Amino acid sequence: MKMQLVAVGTKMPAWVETGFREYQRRFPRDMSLELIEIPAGKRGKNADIARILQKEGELMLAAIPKGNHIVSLDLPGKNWTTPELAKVMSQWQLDGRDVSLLIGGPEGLAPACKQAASQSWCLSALTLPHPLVRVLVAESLYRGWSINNNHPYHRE
Ligand SMILES: C[S@@+](CC[C@H](N)C(=O)[O-])C[C@H]1O[C@@H](n2cnc3c(N)ncnc32)[C@H](O)[C@@H]1O
Repeated sequence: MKMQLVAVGTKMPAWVETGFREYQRRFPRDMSLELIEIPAGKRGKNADIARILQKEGELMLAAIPKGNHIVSLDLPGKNWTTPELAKVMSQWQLDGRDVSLLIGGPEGLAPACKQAASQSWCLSALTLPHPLVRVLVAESLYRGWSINNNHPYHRE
C-alpha cells in the first residue's frame, strides 16, 4: 500500500521540510509516504475565497489516482488514539487500495474534497496551522506503522 499526502501549500519553511522528511524517510518501500503539494491560490485584498477554495479542491482531486481511499484531515473528523490509528492503518492495508490524505489551506478543505473523502481524521480539537499538520500526520502514521510492525519506536 502506498500513502499520498495531498497538501495545500508550497515553499514551506525549512523546519517543516526537515520535520516532514525526517519521518517520510523512515517508511519502508511497501508503505511509502509521498507528498504532493498543491499551490495555494493568491489571497489578495478582494480575493474570491470560495473560488480559490474550489480551485484548490479541483487541483487536489486531480492529483489523486482513481480508486484511492480518500481521508480528509478535518476538525469534525475522528479523533483516533495512536493504537486506534494503527488499527485503521491495518484496515487500509487489508482493503488493498492506496490511500490519499488531504490537508487543506488557510480556509480549510474545499467542499468537493470533504465529499470525496470516505474517512475523516481529526488530530486535535485545536485548529492547527497547515504546515504543522503535514509533520504531525507523517509522525503519527510512522508511529502507527511501528505498532503494526512491532518496531520499538512506539512505547506504551
Ligand atoms: C488552518 S487549517 C484550516 C482551518 C479552517 N478554518 C477549517 O475550518 O478547516 C488548514 C488545514 O489543516 C488541517 N487541520 C488543521 N487543524 C486540524 C486538526 N486539528 N485536525 C485535523 N486537521 C487539521 C485541515 O486539513 C485544514 O483544512
